[in-house]
Amino acid sequence: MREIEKLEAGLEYYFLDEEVASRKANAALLCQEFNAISATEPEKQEQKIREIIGSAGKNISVQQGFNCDNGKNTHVGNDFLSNYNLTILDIAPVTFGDNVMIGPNVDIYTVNHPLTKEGRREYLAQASPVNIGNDVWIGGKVTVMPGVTIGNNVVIASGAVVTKDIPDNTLVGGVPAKKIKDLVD
Ligand SMILES: CC(=O)SCCNC(=O)CCNC(=O)[C@H](O)C(C)(C)COP(=O)(O)OP(=O)(O)OC[C@H]1O[C@@H](n2cnc3c(N)ncnc32)[C@H](O)[C@@H]1OP(=O)(O)O
Repeated sequence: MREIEKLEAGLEYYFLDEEVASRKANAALLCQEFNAISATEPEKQEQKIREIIGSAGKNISVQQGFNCDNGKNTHVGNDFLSNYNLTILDIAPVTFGDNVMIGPNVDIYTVNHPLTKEGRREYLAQASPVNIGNDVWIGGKVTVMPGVTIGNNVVIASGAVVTKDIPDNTLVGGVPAKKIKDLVD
């Protein structure tokens, strides 16, 4: 099995493998191009972000300082708005529903490294998808961990680290993120 096949199957893979690294380098290059577009050219920005990510609905706006590991693994619905400096480590798929708003400096990770020093010295990694529902507002400086599913009508308070699934109609916050209150559907 090639390393990229292991990656796609959710198995441990060697992340310095040439094929794996070149996918990341290609995404980094496209993000660099996106981030260099003049702020006076929003149409060019939208065209570029649509070229980078796997799929997008209508009415999307991504502010600059966007970075990802693949791009084609990121899927956004209709009415998607993200503020400055969104990082999506989309080694595995990251899916957003409709009506999602993201504050500045948000990180969404799909990748972990081993907890053993031997595994890290071998440059191993393993990726799990992140799923985000409809009508979700992610506050600034939130970090979402690999494998997490966020439901519909969810607000994540600024600064939270989301380590577990979040059910529908919930406001969560803190490190690790815990329920603050229920939200009205
Ligand atoms: C596209 C864009 O998003 S750009 C805008 C970026 N803006 C942001 O990121 C702001 C995000 N907003 C927040 O985090 C706000 O604090 C909100 C939305 C969570 C506040 O929601 P409210 O329902 O008004 O919460 P309220 O202020 O009444 O606080 C409720 C409880 O949550 C706590 N809380 C509020 N914010 C946070 C937070 N960021 N982290 C942890 N706990 C929090 C409060 O201390 C309070 O706790 P208590 O009941 O023990 O006193």
